[in-house]
Amino acid sequence: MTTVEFDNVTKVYGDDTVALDDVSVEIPEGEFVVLLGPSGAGKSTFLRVLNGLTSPSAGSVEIGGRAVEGNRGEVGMVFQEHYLVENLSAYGNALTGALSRNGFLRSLAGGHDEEDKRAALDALDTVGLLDDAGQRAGSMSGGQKQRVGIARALVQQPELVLADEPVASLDPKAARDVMGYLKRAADEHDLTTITSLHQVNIAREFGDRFLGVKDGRLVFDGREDDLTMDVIDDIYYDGESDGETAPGDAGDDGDLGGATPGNAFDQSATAHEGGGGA
Ligand SMILES: Nc1ncnc2c1ncn2[C@@H]1O[C@H](COP(=O)(O)OP(=O)(O)OP(=O)(O)O)[C@@H](O)[C@H]1O
Repeated sequence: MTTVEFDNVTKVYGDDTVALDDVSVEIPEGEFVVLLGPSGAGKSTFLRVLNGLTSPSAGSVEIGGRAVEGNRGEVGMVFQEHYLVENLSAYGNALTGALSRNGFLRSLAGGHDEEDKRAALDALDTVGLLDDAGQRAGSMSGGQKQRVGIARALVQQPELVLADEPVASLDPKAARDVMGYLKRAADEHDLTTITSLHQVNIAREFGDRFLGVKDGRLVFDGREDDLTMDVIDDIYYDGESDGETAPGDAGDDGDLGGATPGNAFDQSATAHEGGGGA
């Protein structure tokens, strides 16, 4: 577990693309935080300054009281495109999470010790894939692959897990499953977690806290009860919803992640509407 602190963070790409605009926020240990916001709002950039993939143009970012400088081993990443080695088993992929702890060469030389192997099996157990440990990643479903991606991040023994749209390409049921496992991983391993999500209703099920980002600015910071229709409307539509389907991708099973903000929480009225999850 670790704390995260943004202190007046601004990130400008090139001459004038302001991806983060004077963002200040403190995230205590163990919190499960969901970043919400329209495409281009700055969510990925928020995560990228945390994992050292890019640096702030101004302000400071700290993890556990230390400034972020380059990629840090205690930060585990879960990607939308999971980046698994398709020809390796789920177990083999999970084991690659030890690379950042052991070093690439030792791992290439087959230098995984018992602790790594145990960690890989434990992590697969956490994501419900212990029985499928020997299955080739390439033959797994999208949801299973994403769960292997979570297991791989756990084997890294991180204190902070960052997930960038981890369920964006999954159908609503698989998306919920994967989010459930991400939450379970956070609970079992005492992890601080920050994930971006497009599906508001799935976010509401799993988040402890929600940060709304728009045009690089932090426009909302609150709990589930505070995340009202008006707030969603404001984050995604400037309070001027036109009734078109958004945000995210609505499911066809009653998932309302893609419902209009006006009906986003009225499940009975809008169940089975929407365009079918990706
Ligand atoms: N490497 C880059 N170079 C230049 N501009 C960038 C770069 N990365 C992001 N941007 C711009 O910064 C802004 C914020 O992008 P970012 O990817 O952080 O948003 P996002 O909320 O994650 O969007 P999405 O949900 O579409 O992934 C956008 O205007 C984007 O075009």
